[in-house]
Amino acid sequence: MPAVSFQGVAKTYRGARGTLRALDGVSFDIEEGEFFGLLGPNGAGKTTLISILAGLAQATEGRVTVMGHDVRADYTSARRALGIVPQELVFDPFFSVRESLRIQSGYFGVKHNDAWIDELLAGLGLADKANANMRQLSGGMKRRVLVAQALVHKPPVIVLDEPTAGVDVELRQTLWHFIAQLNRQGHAVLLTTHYLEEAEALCWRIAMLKAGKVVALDRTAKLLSAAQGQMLRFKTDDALPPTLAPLARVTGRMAQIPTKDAAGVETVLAQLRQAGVRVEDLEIGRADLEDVFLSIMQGAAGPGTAQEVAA
Ligand SMILES: Nc1ncnc2c1ncn2[C@@H]1O[C@H](COP(=O)(O)OP(=O)(O)OP(=O)(O)O)[C@@H](O)[C@H]1O
Repeated sequence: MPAVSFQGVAKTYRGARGTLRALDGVSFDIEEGEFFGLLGPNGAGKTTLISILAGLAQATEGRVTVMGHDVRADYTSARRALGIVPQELVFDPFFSVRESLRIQSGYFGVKHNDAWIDELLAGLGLADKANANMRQLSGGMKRRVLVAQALVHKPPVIVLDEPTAGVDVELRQTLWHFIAQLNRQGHAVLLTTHYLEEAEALCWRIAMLKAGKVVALDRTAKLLSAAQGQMLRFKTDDALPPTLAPLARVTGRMAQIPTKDAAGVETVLAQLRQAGVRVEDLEIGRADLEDVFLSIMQGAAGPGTAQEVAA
């Protein structure tokens, strides 16, 4: 039985200016104990899919199950199998950290779980804040409490919706260390993130959404192996020649150009030289998940096919 199953999920929003198909026939399973990444640009439909999973929104078509429980027909059992860490910082200012975790446990009908609450507090670096009032905590500490709240009932499936947006390095490390430990103990994890290096480091499999459709779904290693090329990175103040400009990813002075192999690297360098482009801090590196992601999102040939410079 998969931990989570999305079967032909579609969602249409109807508004004053017509209808928007935010999800269009999304189907995939997350296996028990799997660490799964859901990636996609802004507006791809990730939050909509997670809202449907959480029972906060209804699919227009299709079916979603959590540990075999239909999220609509069997909402309570499905919700109980999920630990959802929300994006926003929502908290009750009147309680201490420990109280808020006890109250949250009560919502799930869980009693006598103080040992687990202590484990959560220790694992998330909150042990010395157990009796602090929620409103006294910094934003990062509140976020840790939200993670703990999502896990009070030891759910088999943990959903993290952009958990590290605006979070400092220390909290990221604490969070990933703890989540990885839970994953080793058998909890499935569904992660959405815009930090592709996190997805590359943590996820076994990755689905990429674009405009409501799954455009890639594979083992992370397999997706990465599709990006066999070399990536040329350099800084320049000059405009790139028309032969290279459409292939380049430019961020300020930094340009990155994918190439197929060493001969491709030489071709690019020759074209830069010919065009009189002055290059600084040149590096040649392996293509990474970001390159795979961008080439898929730009609609390059097939999933995982990096754009190449003609040699
Ligand atoms: N309640 C709503 N009513 C109408 N349209 C909506 C609603 N919620 C989302 N949308 C639209 O559905 C599409 C998918 O949005 P969604 O928030 O799921 O994307 P996302 O992948 O989570 O994006 P982000 O990375 O920015 O969080 C977008 O075009 C969005 O504008």
